[in-house]
Amino acid sequence: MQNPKWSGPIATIRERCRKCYACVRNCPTKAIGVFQDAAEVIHHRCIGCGKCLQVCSQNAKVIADAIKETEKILQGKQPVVAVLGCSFPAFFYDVDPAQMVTALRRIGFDEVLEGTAGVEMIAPEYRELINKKNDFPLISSHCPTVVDLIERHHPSLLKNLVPVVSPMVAIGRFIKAHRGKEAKVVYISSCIGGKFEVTSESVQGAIDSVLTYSELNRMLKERNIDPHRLAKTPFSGLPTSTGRTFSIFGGPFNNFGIVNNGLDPNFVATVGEEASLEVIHDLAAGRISPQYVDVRFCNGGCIGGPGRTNRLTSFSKRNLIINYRKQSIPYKPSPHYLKAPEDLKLDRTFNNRQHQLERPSGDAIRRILNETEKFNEQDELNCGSCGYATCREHAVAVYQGLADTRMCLPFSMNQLEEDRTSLEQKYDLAKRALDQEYAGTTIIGNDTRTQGVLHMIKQVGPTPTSVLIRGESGTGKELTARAIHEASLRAEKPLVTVNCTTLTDSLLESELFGHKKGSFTGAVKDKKGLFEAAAGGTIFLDEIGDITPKLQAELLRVLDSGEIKPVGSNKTINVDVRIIAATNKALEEGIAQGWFREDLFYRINVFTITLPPLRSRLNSLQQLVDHFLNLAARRLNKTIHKIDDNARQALTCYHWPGNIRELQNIIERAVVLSPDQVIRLEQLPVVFGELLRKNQGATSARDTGLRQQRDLQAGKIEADLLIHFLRESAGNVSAAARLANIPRRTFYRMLERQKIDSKAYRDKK
Ligand SMILES: Nc1ncnc2c1ncn2[C@@H]1O[C@H](COP(=O)(O)OP(=O)(O)OP(=O)(O)O)[C@@H](O)[C@H]1O
Repeated sequence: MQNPKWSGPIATIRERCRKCYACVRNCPTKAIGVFQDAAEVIHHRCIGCGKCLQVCSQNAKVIADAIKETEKILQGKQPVVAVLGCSFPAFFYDVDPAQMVTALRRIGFDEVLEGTAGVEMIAPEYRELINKKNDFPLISSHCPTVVDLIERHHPSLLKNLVPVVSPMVAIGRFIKAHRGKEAKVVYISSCIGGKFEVTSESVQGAIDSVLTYSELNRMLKERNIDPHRLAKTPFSGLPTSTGRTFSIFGGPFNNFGIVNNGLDPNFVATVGEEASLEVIHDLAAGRISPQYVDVRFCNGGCIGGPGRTNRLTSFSKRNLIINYRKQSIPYKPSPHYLKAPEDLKLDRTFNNRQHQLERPSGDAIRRILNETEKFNEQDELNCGSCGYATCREHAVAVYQGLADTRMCLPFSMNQLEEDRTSLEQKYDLAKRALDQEYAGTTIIGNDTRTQGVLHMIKQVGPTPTSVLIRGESGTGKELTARAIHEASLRAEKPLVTVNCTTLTDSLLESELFGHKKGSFTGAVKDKKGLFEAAAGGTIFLDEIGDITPKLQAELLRVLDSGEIKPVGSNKTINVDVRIIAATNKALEEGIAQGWFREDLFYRINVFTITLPPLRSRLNSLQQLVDHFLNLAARRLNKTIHKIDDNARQALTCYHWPGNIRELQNIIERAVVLSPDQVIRLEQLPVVFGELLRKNQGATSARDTGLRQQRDLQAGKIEADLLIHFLRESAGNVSAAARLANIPRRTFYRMLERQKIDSKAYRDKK
């Protein structure tokens, strides 16, 4: 087991906590704090109801193990007495009680008593106090969780608690009164509240260790003791009767002599968390004032304790207890229990253990709500995902150090989204920077159109004029923007690139112009915009055709005034920035259709450079191929000497629609795939091989005689068929040969003859 952190009987294994906050949500006294990302029990608020143990799917909450301490007691010289709690027949129902006695004796206990005897000891005290008719309601104190609830959270009801010990403490005191203080008592039940109870000063010393039924089972297992196979041994205490039904609903009334058909408001009995909390709240508020209230926190009474071993329903457990009542159980009381002790005291006191946490002021709550992006009532979703019923309760818990702002799911999701967007932006910038580092700003191309572009860059570069770069995707718009910046007098200052398509309208506005803290959801601090970051340099607005009319108006204002206004601020800031914009959209159509402002268009369209698509500069293809080959080799740290003639020729057979990045990517892929220092046809996508073959076929048909033409066509048909079979068998040569109905070796030979690489067809079926 990983490190449980013990501060009380329930501990947390921090490593297992997955931050679902089920324990925070379900803890009736909000005794769970989230510290450094793990939900832990705050002992001084905990009432030991065990709810957190039940709801934690990761078993991150564990009960303090009493096995070690019990083993230590058993190894000592003193006699050790085991007491089986009143609910045991509902948990060990398939074992004869007398066999359980033998099993416990095998473990090393000297005597085994029934906890029921404790009930019968306290019953007369309860009867007397209840019949006294006090002028305030009496609240039962036999459930340790209820005592803790009152001591830690409702101290105004301390005086109402019946000042009598629980059956567990009563029998502990009884045993010690008869056997001497040195005797040790181990109490076994499904109640983990008992583990808390024994540490309380006013009952200390009665019980030396509290085991749960699960722990007892583990001890039996470790010793290979199977109670079913054992002989029967009688209990050593005094025979019991009425106390046997104490653990179920109605049991205490029966024992305390209260007869109530449910209609007498003077006597109230409840079991279960919800009813217990309700009745305590009503009593604390003075809404009800019965004569006696019997409260037990667990569902169904003591048979519903969290330290249980089986999953029977409360009803079937109730039945088992009722049947046990009538069962004849063997007793052979030890002689020391037959004499009445003189000093058996069953009274106890209660203490105020409330730790008042400071309540935050309204301002402090608002501040915390703002931190989690709640600026008005609509923002307070009260979704409960943090474990608190309302956002305000969560804010109070944050103030009191019990909770963390990150527990708010909508806030955390927003933060993540913001971080993702900002990381994407950073990644984009870093990638572009990397690309620049490798690509430089060299614009390659000896064709007339590229030369024309270079000439324009040279002319406009050194001027302050705004430039609009137009062209299809991947035709070098950004490259051109960099070249203009480098040819300008601002080359030493930053060039800031903004991809207008990746950001939402409001984010783009704040990215460009910055924002003030609190100006919108997520603006947790002041932020400088990209315009300020580009001060003295150039800002490149890529895909300007994608910005909304609102931002177009803002941009126009900046271009006209040279001033920016951060979102949420009423002050303007002067910026000296040159604007270069790019688009692959027909902005004129945008003006006609109303999605692009005409005035902005004319403001940015002072000087336009239109980039030709690759198909219009095929004269520069080989030059670009060499350039990209060098870049890729450098980037991938590979030595590539050349691209062979077949591959080079195949590249010219493609129609290259427009995007230069397509060529660049194909070359980079080939460099990755190349096993040696040469790029061959096999390293190009399959289509290039086919194009080359078609092209060569056409050329051959023109240049050769009939016989050669026939051979060429036959070869082409053979190649097409081989490719067909390879495709059908996803590149698996044996399967392709089978499909073609020829031997595998022959298929291989044909592939070799046709220079076809079977690997290229893998998974391309
Ligand atoms: N003439 C050229 N010489 C060298 N490299 C070029 C040339 N044109 C484009 N490239 C390269 O092609 C790739 C795409 O260019 P760039 O990113 O500038 O195009 P773009 O038009 O801005 O693309 P998009 O429309 O997708 O934003 C880059 O790696 C760039 O270096």
